[in-house]
Amino acid sequence: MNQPLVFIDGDQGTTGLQIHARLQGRQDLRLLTLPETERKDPARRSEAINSADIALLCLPDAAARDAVATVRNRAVRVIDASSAHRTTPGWVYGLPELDQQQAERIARATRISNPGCYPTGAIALLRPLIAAGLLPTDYPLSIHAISGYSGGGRAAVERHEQPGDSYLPALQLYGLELAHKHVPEIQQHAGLATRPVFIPGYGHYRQGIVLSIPLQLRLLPGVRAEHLQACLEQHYQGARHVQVMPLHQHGPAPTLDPQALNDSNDLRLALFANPEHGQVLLTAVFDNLGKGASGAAVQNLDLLLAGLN
Ligand SMILES: NC(=O)C1=CN([C@@H]2O[C@H](COP(=O)(O)OP(=O)(O)OC[C@H]3O[C@@H](n4cnc5c(N)ncnc54)[C@H](OP(=O)(O)O)[C@@H]3O)[C@@H](O)[C@H]2O)C=CC1
Ligand SMILES: CC(=O)N[C@@H](CCC(=O)OP(=O)(O)O)C(=O)O
Repeated sequence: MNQPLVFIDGDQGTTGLQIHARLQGRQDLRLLTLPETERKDPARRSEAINSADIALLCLPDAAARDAVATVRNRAVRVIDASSAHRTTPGWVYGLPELDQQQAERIARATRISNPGCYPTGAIALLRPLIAAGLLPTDYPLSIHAISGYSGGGRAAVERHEQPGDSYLPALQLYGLELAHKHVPEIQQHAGLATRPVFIPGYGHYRQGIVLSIPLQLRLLPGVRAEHLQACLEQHYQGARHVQVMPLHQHGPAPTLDPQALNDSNDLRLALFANPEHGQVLLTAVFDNLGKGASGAAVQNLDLLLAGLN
């Protein structure tokens, strides 16, 4: 198909703007853009969605559900960046590195749910270890992550970037009800039988996530840090957007900068171990707006386009 038509619903939001920027100058597709006066008009949006080959939804969950309900044209393929469909049967989870077949499943799918930013890091670390039997599905996991404030969308960006001197903390933990909307997604796609504890936080910087998951080796009989490392290295061998750093278990460890991969579509996994104490820390660094949202959406779009041509 020559130059498929792509519509970004929500193209003035944090995720939509970044997808737009990433697609600028592409000759292999055409972008359909609604004027400012029409971008929230349900009838015009529905028309645009139904005329597109691929619709990218960069909307709040409720608006994304409404948008999907307006699809009449069965040929339209949808990539939803919201969390509305991440555990919905019939939707393909848009993490191509999930397993050997996932990129192929995405390329053939009509409904793709882009992963959440935090789940991207957690699932990338946990899924291969659980699939290999190195981590039991009922391991009592805690997942901790700090994101730049753009994770909170346009409203959070405006709050953090408003001129003046209103107080904003350098770091704030939230989701302390222990009921964050990303937990079911992490549990399902990581393959966990037991609900993990998930503690997110926002830092007073724009974008970039550092996520960490501690493990106690005494709860994993026969497993050493080297086994976990080898498993991740093998799983991500040849993956273009995932780097597995060398295992660190002796001497002073480097620090992790959540902003290290900003503006890329890359995900960096690193394991830190202390053999004396029998402890391991699984870590992931990535851009919440890159591999955590817009970069991932463009990666999935490219898989669809490759399937169309
Ligand atoms: N920010 C992040 O790090 C990530 C976000 N996501 C998900 O992507 C989705 C978009 O998030 P994000 O870009 O951060 O959010 P933003 O709030 O920055 O953007 C949402 C956009 O949708 C528009 N919008 C809201 N309601 C409607 C509607 N009824 N019809 C048409 N347009 C509408 C908004 O317009 P207006 O501002 O004028 O209301 C805005 O342009 C969310 O579901 C979020 O969970 C996923 C991964 C990471
Ligand atoms: C808006 C929102 O819920 N932001 C999430 C973080 C960003 C993100 O993970 O976005 P998704 O939820 O789409 O994955 C939060 O506040 O925890």
